[in-house]
Amino acid sequence: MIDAENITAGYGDVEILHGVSFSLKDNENLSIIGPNGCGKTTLLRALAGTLSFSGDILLDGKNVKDYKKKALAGKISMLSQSTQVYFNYTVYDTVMMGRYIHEKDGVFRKVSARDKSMVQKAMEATGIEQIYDREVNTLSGGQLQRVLLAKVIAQDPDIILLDEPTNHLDLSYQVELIQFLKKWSKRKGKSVIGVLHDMNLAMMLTDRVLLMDHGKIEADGSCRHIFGSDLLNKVYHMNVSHYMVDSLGRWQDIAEDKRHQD
Ligand SMILES: Nc1ncnc2c1ncn2[C@@H]1O[C@H](COP(=O)(O)OP(=O)(O)OP(=O)(O)O)[C@@H](O)[C@H]1O
Repeated sequence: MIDAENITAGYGDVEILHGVSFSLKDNENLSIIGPNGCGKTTLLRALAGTLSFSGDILLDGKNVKDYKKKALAGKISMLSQSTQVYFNYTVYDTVMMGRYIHEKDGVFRKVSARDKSMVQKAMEATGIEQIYDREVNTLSGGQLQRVLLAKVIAQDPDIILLDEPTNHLDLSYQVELIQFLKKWSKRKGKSVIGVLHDMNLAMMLTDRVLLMDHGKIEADGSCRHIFGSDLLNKVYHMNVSHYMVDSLGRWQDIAEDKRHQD
């Protein structure tokens, strides 16, 4: 369970998040949407403990600032937008790195049967078992995203933070990925918080959405409520609902962008 209370964070002297608060129950998923630069990634970084902030973030009742690094990594893990890697391990070894946080006494513990099984399952789930021996810096952007996702899944955290996980992924795999994560979280009783620009994918992941704007939460509620209101138009400065696909997959009439009308 997450309880985030009055989170303020930024870079240097520039404040990006201005007092963000929200809660997430166990087994609940959350989509975060909002315009470029509104602070979605910054919020994920604060949650993951990689960016300092003021305010409180409680994970299962304990402040993230009081977790040891490894213990926090067992609770929450982030799959970032970046598909750059600064090392050249094989796919298998990269996914295995997700298991290192479960070591007790240091880096060179023997790999257990459970580690191997978790890595194998994560590679199968993400469809990368055929390329297990490839070096990661020879992979395409989409393949690399799958490998990094497999690493996070092998890590088996309680909460996965996905920062636009669909970058570099083709359409069928985007849908497959979100459906996989939804099943994964339900089956394992875990949570996924996904920053998703595509509102259809946001709806596919969960019914609850956090709409951010200018470092604040503009709305926190059901997709039906938020997508059916004028809030999106206000935040994105355009007639968003006219660009959305309806439940039968038909495109709505495309209306003039309000910015061009003005
Ligand atoms: N490392 C950094 N140093 C300085 N400023 C940063 C840094 N990372 C992000 N910012 C700035 O913080 C603001 C919020 O960025 P953030 O990445 O959180 O937005 P976002 O909502 O995730 O955007 P996007 O949808 O484009 O990914 C932006 O103005 C960005 O330029």
